[in-house]
Amino acid sequence: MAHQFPALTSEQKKALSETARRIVANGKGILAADESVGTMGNRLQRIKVENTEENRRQFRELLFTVDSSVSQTIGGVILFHETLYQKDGQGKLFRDILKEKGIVVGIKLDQGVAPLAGTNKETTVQGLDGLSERCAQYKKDGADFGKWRAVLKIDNQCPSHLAIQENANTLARYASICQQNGLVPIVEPEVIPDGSHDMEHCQYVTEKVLAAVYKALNDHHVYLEGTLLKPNMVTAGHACTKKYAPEQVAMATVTALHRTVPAAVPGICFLSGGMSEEDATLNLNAINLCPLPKPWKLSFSYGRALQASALAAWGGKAENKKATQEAFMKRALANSQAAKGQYVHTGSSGSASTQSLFTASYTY
Ligand SMILES: O=P(O)(O)OC[C@@]1(O)O[C@H](CO)[C@@H](O)[C@@H]1O
Repeated sequence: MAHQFPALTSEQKKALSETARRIVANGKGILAADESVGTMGNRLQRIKVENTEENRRQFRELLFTVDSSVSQTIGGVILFHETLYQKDGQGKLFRDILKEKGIVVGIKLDQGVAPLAGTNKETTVQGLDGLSERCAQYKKDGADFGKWRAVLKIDNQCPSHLAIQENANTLARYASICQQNGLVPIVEPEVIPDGSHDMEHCQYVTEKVLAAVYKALNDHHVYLEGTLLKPNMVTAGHACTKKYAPEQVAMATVTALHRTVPAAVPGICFLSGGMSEEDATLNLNAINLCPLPKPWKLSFSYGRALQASALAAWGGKAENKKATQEAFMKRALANSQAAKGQYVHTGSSGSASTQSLFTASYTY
């Protein structure tokens, strides 16, 4: 069956696949600094800093103005709408600061979740209305990739067939709209770690979810070479009493990906999902050392696991600039090494890096 109505020109495909590859080249990953105002409020509350636009701007200025050597470890930064238009203390747009470092600018495109009636509190994602116009504007304003996070949970009757299908289809529709507007879509179907299920159950569910996502992406004629996947690692639920070593997490995760994600996808950038900074790095390292075929780059798109020690070091005080930036650079370098399977745990991690960053029902 020939494809009579091509979705993208060869020039559009080339640009999308080059951007996707650039983001994950040579052990680079993504800094997910796209927390919505509410989510950022939770982060700031932990360090007793008020959730004002200026405080959010100040913290992000510290992350984006680190030494330009950061571009050897970070290939892309995801921004929230507000941040795309914010400037540093000298009046320079954050997005220009990032681009000058050779970092690709991304934008959060989903608008949070809404309930799926008749399910056990499952959700779909909002934001498709007007998405094409928003993508076109963001592209003009310097963004080259987008992010859309769907949330699936493991619980009694969950994830339901409806939640899996609805979220897969919505992710595919978003991905198609992104590509039509020249943005590489990051496809994020997160199976959240709430619950007491074991790792094997998480693997079963993750495989079902990813299989549905790739069927939907194919149905929507999404060009896989111009996409990135942002999945959860396969782990036990947060309340599971059985503990698993990074090598076990790695084997379960790569097995699930190997069974469901086409080799055409250039990169898989994991979310950190409430793991401590150190666990997120150790697991990523083990994933890259896993002795199974790995046709994609396996890297990171961490929010909490790249920012927790930096936030703790900052504490809302300008005089902590150096410590904040050092803490961030340390995690960026560790994760970049892990993305190449070269991270060596020295045992000298600060206390913030080993603390669990789990938040119950982390839906938005
Ligand atoms: O799980 P993490 O690594 O902290 O964050 C993953 C993430 O998708 O979830 C957050 C909430 O939408 C985003 O800020 C971030 O991009």
